Amino acid sequence: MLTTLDHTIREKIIHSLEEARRTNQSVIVSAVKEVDAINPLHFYTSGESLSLGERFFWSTPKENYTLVGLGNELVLENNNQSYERFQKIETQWKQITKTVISHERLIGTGPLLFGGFSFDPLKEKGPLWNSFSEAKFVLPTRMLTVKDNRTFLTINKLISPNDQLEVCVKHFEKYTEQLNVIPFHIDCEKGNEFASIELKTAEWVEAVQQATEDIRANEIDKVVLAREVHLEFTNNINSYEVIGRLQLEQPTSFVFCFENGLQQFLGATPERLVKKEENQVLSTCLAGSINRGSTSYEDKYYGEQLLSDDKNLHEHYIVVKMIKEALESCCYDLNVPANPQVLKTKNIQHLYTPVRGFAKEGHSLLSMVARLHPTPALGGYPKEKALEKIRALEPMHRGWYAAPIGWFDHEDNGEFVVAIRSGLVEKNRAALFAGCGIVKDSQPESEYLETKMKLKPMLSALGGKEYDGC
Ligand SMILES: C=C(O[C@@H]1C=C(C(=O)O)C=C[C@H]1O)C(=O)O
Repeated sequence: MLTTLDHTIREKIIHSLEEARRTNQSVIVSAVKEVDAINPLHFYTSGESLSLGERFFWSTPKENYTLVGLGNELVLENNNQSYERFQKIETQWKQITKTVISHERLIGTGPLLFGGFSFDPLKEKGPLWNSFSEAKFVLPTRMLTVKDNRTFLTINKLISPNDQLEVCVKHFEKYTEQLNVIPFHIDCEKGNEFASIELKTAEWVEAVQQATEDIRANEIDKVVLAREVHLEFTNNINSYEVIGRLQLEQPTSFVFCFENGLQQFLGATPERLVKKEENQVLSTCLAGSINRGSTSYEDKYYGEQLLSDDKNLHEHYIVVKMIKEALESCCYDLNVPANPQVLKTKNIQHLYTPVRGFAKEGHSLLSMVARLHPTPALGGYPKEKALEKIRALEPMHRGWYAAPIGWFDHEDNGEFVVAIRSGLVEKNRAALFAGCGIVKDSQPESEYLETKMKLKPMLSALGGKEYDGC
């Protein structure tokens, strides 16, 4: 059962405790209130004392919408393989939010789950991703939502049949009082030099060569191959500084961070997988890349080149075709523009096609995530064959890289992005990932340069300045 803060919280807790005891099932009580503006990064950092290891950060392009979670009030996770991992999260969440007394509230406030999935549960795990489950979602104890210049605080509590009324009341009092976030200066300019770097280049180039041969032999149409770069910095990496820089430097991307104990998985991705608000659905096809120009003339020229380049258009159309097919069965009035546009991020330009539609009855956001992931922008085409190729050829474990990350609520609103332009950080170490679509005309050298370009946003955010090395 879910409640919001328009009756006194004590009354709601009494009611929820009765409900929990009657049904012998835990109940979520969620209090939402509008508060004075707070810098979301300050809120994130203020969680260091009580919620270190259990924080998340999410902001949409141009910071239109920001969510910051502190503390794990509830964790839903599983290591199921393939589709079951999506379904299981949804089933558990539905079970716990079965009885809902919901009042008018803004989407993105109140009880919601934030988390993600692994790219491929069938690939054997490496040590880097050991503590990441195949699916992990958290209900935050405290959450800040900033939307349309309004700021809301949500406090969640999972009330069990044996809980004591006064303890529950104190939970809400404590976290409301602790809202006094102390503003501080975040030095987004501060540098952090890296002391060592491991590139893993040769194996990757070989894998690309092999993949092109397989494509030319008609085994498969497209496969996306990624590589990883390992860096060791002189100082520990502060996730809030990296988030701050990503927001400054990548205003047209989604900035995300999922803290999992000592590790933070974070990045700035331009790629939305799927968004659902009530029954409106929006997905985006993003594939085909070129660099930014150094003058506006050159930049425009590159953009135009991209729009007429056969190799990139082919790569892109494979993605559009698959997303269209995947959404056709669960959406009506699907709108797929005939031609792509150019989407510019700070370092790269991409071919981009938005796909819009309306969810048919009974098709949930997570069912669409399961259906779409991985699109040929990150896997390849046909899907299963591409996954097999990636397992066989790619010299790394993707973990949560290139997989869906995002949030959803009890009314099935939410948004998932594809976790690219990302890295896994722990103390003074970072592993960064970048890949590109391989088709029959791919050249290993230019694909390698493309991955270099895709590593730039994270490298720059980690080091506070642009590196050219990787
Ligand atoms: C695989 C990545 O990016 C994907 C591949 C692209 C391409 O091959 O052109 C473009 C955007 C993304 O869909 C990455 O950034 O690591």
